[in-house]
Amino acid sequence: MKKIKDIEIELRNIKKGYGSQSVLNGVSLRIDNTSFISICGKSGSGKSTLMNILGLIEGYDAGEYLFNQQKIEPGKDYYLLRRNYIGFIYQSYNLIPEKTCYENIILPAMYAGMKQAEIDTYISSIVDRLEISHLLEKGTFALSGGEKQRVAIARSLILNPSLIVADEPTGNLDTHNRDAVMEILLHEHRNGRGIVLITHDEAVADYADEKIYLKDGKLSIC
Ligand SMILES: Nc1ncnc2c1ncn2[C@@H]1O[C@H](COP(=O)(O)OP(=O)(O)OP(=O)(O)O)[C@@H](O)[C@H]1O
Repeated sequence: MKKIKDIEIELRNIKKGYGSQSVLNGVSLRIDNTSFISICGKSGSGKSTLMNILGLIEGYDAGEYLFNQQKIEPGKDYYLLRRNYIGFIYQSYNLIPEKTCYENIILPAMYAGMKQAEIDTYISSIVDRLEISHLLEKGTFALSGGEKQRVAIARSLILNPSLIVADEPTGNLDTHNRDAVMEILLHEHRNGRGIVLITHDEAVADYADEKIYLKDGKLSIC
């Protein structure tokens, strides 16, 4: 396995709104690649907004974002940091149906300009771990929900992220597949990756070392 790079992310008093609506109203949080955190909160409380800020997809209006103790501003640094350190998993998998599982998994690596030989060496250890080697040449439309999510997890791992950000990763799965996905994430966590996930499911939240609740634009510990 490739070495996983250490990272530390600190949000300080982050505020974010849309138009006149305030969504995050002073969120502070520190995580690193040894963290496993779950975030819960009512629908519309701002969980995805927080994840998108944390995952360097979205900017913020006020506050500070420190990446490895360096303050970074929304904008130009985001793409490279995101690519080099963060993997994403979504409830709806976000796979491209016209492509095979293999093509979906390697997409971020292709964009990042990774050499084919390196991709092929690295992908084999990932797909073995996730038990999806037999699916590589299949189209993703033919897969079950659990298989789709394992392919999506493989895609999230292809650039060897230090942090996995997962937005309701088990939301569409039955309990058997939910538990399988959580065991995979737990395994990746034990290998040295940080995990931050949004969930409504107590059983999923229980996998985390720390449970955080978002309400009225602020975080509290559950
Ligand atoms: N791009 C956007 N433009 C305008 N409003 C937005 C945008 N993104 C989110 N919002 C609003 O911000 C609020 C928080 O949304 P967010 O998706 O972060 O909540 P959530 O807690 O993840 O909700 P859910 O559990 O339903 O997915 C909502 O009222 C939403 O309508």
